[in-house]
Amino acid sequence: MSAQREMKEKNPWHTPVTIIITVIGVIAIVALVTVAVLQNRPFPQKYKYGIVLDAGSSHTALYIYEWPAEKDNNTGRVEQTHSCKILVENALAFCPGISSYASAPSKAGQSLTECMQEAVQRVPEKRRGETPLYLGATAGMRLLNMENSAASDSVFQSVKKALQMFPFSYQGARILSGQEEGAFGWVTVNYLDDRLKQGLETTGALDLGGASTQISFVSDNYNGSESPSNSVTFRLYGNDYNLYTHSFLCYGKDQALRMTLAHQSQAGPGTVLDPCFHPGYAEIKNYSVLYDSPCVSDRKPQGAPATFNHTGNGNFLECQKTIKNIFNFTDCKYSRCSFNGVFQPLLQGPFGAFSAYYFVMNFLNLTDTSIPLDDVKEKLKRYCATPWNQIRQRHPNIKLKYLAEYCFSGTYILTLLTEGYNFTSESYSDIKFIEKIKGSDAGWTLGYMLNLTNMIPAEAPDSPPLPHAGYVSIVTVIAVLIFILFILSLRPLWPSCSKQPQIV
Ligand SMILES: O=c1[nH]cnc2c1ncn2[C@@H]1O[C@H](COP(=O)(O)OP(=O)(O)O)[C@@H](O)[C@H]1O
Ligand SMILES: [Ca+2]
Repeated sequence: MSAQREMKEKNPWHTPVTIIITVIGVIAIVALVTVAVLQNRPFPQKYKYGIVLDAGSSHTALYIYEWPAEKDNNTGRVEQTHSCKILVENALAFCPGISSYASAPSKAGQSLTECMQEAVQRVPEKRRGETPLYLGATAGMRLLNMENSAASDSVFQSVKKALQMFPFSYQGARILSGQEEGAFGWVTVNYLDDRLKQGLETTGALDLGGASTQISFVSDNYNGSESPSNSVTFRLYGNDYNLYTHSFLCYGKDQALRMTLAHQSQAGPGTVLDPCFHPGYAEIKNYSVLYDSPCVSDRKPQGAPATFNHTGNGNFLECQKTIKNIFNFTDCKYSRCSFNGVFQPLLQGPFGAFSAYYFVMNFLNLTDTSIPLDDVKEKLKRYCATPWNQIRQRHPNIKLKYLAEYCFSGTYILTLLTEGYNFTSESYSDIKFIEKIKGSDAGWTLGYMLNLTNMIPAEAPDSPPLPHAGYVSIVTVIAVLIFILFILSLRPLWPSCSKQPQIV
């Protein structure tokens, strides 16, 4: 019995202090590991939302964006989760833009109801009140405002009244300037490509609408002084950008078609034989409709009847010649110009071309810009020369208005890019025709919302040197090591084999 007592006294493992230290050590390690596991357990993500209505000249579309609630300030995190195109009741065609409601403004607001109701369903109830809602109108409303500002005001009244009925945080409806439209399109493309936060070389933005078209890019040899009205400066994530941007009002594809047709109709009343439409195409059109736009400076030909015969003869080269008439290449008071006396610095790619650029080139199977420009022209030449009835048979499900205009639109795009903006056979391959980037539509809406919600900081956000999980793991490992060292430091007190008492 006395030997056993002696053994207990000599073996430090059996001293109460050692036992307490060991138990506390084990509890501490278990607690640390538990904290590490709990902290890093995936938890249900909470999102915030933002809604932007793009009131374009040809139609209105609604976009819903979402981002993780706790990371408002990080790039690459805002994504488009839903889009809704405003449709005409019981028709498959897209509804015209809000500017077409000039004579019945109350209907402009009503037309938004369906998409807005969809948005209510898409945004969780408890987030609705804090979800910002913006409406931005572009060139269609710019033209209406120039032509009839009272009508434009009534359309906005109607739209505002309708939007305020919904349970979102309404932030206003307004006309964007051409400069804003171009610059925000550029922000969208570069934000979605993660180029801003990383300070990478940026992508230029080419946006083709129905009533205006925008070109925006950063050029190393441009500091903004030559034509200040074309310059927009941004400081984003600690980087300075000096952006060149220009919006050509009336050079969207619908107004460009109107100008081209008006120019051709000047040749004489009656019939327009149009090289930009397929052979066999024939429609009776109204002069008053054709000339009903501030973009068309020509007047109805003297002594002409109310209507004219619009017929096609499908000739790409002739079409290109006709289109060139709507550009002025002669006057330029700057070191270099695109057209109509507008300054443009040396092109610097790459470029993303979206909206109607994409719709048209995608339909024509011409989005691959690695195909030499001459081959692209050759394909378009063949397409334009194809008889109208064959085109209709091949594409029974495409809206006839679009189908009839693809030859013109394709030719206009190539003319605008090469003659207007001075893209060459080499630099043509710097262009990418894009619809979406990582699931979000390319366009001005996302950039507009990011700007108005201050979601892109001017300075790069400070981030901790280690991510949270790494921090917890390192703390745990260090704690375990300290504990082991402590145990080892008790080693001199450990019982040695030679001193093992003999139990008799
Ligand atoms: O599927 C399509 N095929 C051809 N063109 C399209 C398609 N969807 C939209 N578009 C065209 O894209 C253009 C969009 O312009 P938008 O309405 O944004 O005008 P804006 O930007 O000048 O105000 C219009 O010319 C419209 O006809
Ligand atoms: Ca547009």
